[in-house]
Amino acid sequence: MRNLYESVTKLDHRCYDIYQLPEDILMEHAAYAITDQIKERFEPGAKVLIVAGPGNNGGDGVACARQLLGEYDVHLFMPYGAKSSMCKLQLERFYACGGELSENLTDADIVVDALFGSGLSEPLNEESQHIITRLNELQSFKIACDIPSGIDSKGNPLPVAFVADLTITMGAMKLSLFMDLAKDYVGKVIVADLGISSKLYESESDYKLLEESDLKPPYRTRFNSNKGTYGHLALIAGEKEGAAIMAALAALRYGVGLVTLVTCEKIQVPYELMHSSHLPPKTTALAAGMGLGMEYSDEDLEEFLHKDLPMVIDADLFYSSKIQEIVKREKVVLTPHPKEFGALLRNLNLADLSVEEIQRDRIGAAKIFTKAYPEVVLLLKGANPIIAQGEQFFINPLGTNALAKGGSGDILTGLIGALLAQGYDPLEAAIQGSLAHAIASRKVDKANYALAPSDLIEVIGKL
Ligand SMILES: NC(=O)C1=CN([C@@H]2O[C@H](COP(=O)(O)OP(=O)(O)OC[C@H]3O[C@@H](n4cnc5c(N)ncnc54)[C@H](OP(=O)(O)O)[C@@H]3O)[C@@H](O)[C@H]2O)[C@@H](O)CC1
Ligand SMILES: [K+]
Repeated sequence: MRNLYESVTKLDHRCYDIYQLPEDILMEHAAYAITDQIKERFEPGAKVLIVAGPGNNGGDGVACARQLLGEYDVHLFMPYGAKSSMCKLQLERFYACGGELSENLTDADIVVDALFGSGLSEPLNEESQHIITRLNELQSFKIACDIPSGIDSKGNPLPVAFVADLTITMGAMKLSLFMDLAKDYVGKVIVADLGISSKLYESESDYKLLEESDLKPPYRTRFNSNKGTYGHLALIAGEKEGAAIMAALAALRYGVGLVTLVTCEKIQVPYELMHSSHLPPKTTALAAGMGLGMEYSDEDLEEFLHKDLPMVIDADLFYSSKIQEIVKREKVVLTPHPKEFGALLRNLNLADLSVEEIQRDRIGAAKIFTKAYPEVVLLLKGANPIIAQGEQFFINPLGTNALAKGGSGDILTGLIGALLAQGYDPLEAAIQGSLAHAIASRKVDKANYALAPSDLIEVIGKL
């Protein structure tokens, strides 16, 4: 797990004030992190186009150009000249080392985008949009300095942005790089240390980035155990019972001892699942909402939901008035996608946001809910799901586009339900369920368009 920051300005100031490391030293390290990647990936003589803006992001780019001079074929393009004092100083050094500015954008083996970083303050003008569009058309290896130019502090392209293969972000990971709308722009993201280890540079943060090493599958350690040791998950199956069946199969695969589908009508279920019209007395957790439809009256639901069990709630229940009671309980995980989250916020009279508004500020939208219901765990689905409780936010960047398919969400509900039933705390169940889901999608040995829910369930057994 790594810290994420909305802004690193405070961290930079700690460097100047406490560690006596001036901007110049930080910038030299920032630039060297880019130089280092170029040297690692390309032989001397390769052609490098560096597009540098007028501020300190541009300063990083100009310093990198100077570091490469003499060894690489360097082309430095500065459409707005140098404005910040550090950028001007770097340009003087570049000239002093014999560098010359390029008049035009040119094709190259490597493109470094150092046009705008954290100082992007307004939508890009036409000229900047034109430059970025032109850079995106080049068939080069593309490196973004700190943040792909055009991505704002909430992770939105304004309205276009540089599409990087690699983003080298300075000092620490930024939240904006892991928002859904930034996912198609950042490429691989690595952090550059700025002359000091991340342990000293970083301070505590409420925002965390999940990593593959955070996954802890529910491996069994007790030898003297029976199915009851591993919990009993009940899933409420509704109109579209296939959704609950997929969730149930995923839950069974992820370690829960017993799984029961609770249904109004007798339905055909796979032989490994149990089936009942009532909530089994020894249920240790509940999953409800997926495929529920209109089959149940509020009284029916009351019978299933009245017990104070740990529960994971999905899909149709976000539109039901029942949710107003559920969010007042403890040990609840909600897993809406953005459209359902909009409905949930409206249902709870918290906000009236469109899907676009939620996606443009996912953290802000999640905060509206977590401030009102700080005990409930929210998993806001998306390209990079956000898991939030109270003031803590976790982002899972590991999912792939293979998961964009009907049934994926039901499997996630099943995984979280399985962990709740096995006694995981709701926040840990949501984090671990989301990690297992995302990592499994990477391990399915199929083209990314071909993943079926059954593939995912299969791989979940091999994490
Ligand atoms: N602090 C440190 O210690 C370290 C900082 N580092 C680096 O500094 C970067 C931040 O630098 P920064 O604050 O100078 O901002 P930056 O992104 O260069 O942009 C500002 C310039 O762009 C302009 N501009 C803005 N929007 C615009 C628009 N839409 N269209 C056109 N112009 C626009 C804006 O103009 P102005 O608003 O002033 O008129 C100003 O001239 C950070 O991302 C990292 O790379 C590293 O070296 C590590 C150490
Ligand atoms: K940039």
